[in-house]
Amino acid sequence: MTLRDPDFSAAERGAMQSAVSLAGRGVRGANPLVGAVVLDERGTAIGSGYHRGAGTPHAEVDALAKALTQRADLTGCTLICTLEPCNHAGRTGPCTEAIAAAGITRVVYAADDVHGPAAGGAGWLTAHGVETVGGLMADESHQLNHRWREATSSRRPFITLKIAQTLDGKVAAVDGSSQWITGPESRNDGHSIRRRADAVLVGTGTVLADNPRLSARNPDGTVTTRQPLRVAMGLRTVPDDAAIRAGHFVHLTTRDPWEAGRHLYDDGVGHLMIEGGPTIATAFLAAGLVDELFIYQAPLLLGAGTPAIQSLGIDSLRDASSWVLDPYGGATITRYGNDVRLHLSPAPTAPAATRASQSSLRTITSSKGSSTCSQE
Ligand SMILES: Nc1nc(O)c(N)c(N[C@@H]2O[C@H](COP(=O)(O)O)[C@@H](O)[C@H]2O)n1
Repeated sequence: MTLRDPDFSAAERGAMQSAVSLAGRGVRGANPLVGAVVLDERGTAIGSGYHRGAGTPHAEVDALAKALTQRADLTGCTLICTLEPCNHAGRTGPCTEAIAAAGITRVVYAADDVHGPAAGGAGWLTAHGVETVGGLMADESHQLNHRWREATSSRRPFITLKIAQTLDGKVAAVDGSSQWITGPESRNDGHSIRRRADAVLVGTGTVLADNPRLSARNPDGTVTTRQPLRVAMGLRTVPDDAAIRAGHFVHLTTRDPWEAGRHLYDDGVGHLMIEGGPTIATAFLAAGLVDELFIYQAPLLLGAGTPAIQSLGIDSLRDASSWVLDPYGGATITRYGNDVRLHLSPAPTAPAATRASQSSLRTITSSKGSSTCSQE
């Protein structure tokens, strides 16, 4: 649908402000942050909601459910939402059909959806008699989801990097010991990210050094029902008895983060969590592919040891990789036991990621056999 610049009522503008701040209460990942508010004929909010992460109800459906507890028929009501209502059955059903079924008369949304399969909701609603206009606070909605939009437009997963380090930025001591730098509270929180990710990735060096399981576990140590795909990336062989093979596992025999991201996205991975080590973390950072960064800072000093990040090819402070504390999609600064977690996003002014080099054709192998990943 072509966006126009219609007049919006004061109630609609106020409700969109609320929807934007509600959106920030969600979590970042495969899906964008989205908020929604239902207004009645007088412009009074009778229901509001937000999206709580992939697989949970979309913001519009959450807000409709609340409004439908107030009255059975929403004819005459307006739905305000920060993203164009989705028009597809993904992990949940189409918002468009839920909106029409509830009787909503008018929809005001902020930004178009850039995810092809889900887009087109505005056109569908208009064709089904629901007055639908977009563009109200589109900039704010874009800012909320600028990395998700970039990832989705590039057909790669939204990427979360987790680093657990000492005060002086080390992830292992000189003798290689690294378990545990952070405490159990931090590690439990790390599992909450694994639980919502579609895949968890480490380098083959980490597989050989630490033999991680990469399973998502509850605080009591039991494994959760939904498990992420476990991914080893790199050219070294993954031993037959490696713990990572215990679940749904894939070995990406490449060192190119873009190639890995594209392959995983095509296999349905919308949210990728990277757990290291330093070579992999550095490769994704250098490629500009980290959308969200969690740093767990333990109150330890090592002086010497393995740095969390290797050279990024930056020689001057003015070229430093710049990050901002993220006030949306989870707490900005949180204490976990004796540790502190920082939640960061790339500074919005950072240059867009560019593909550094074209990679050659490589073979992608998995525990279920091997397949060829063709070059773009
Ligand atoms: N309009 C809208 N509201 C939300 O609350 C959303 N989370 C989305 N997400 C869009 O739908 C896609 C995911 O759909 P499923 O959750 O898998 O059903 C996502 O890629 C966005 O395009 N949209």
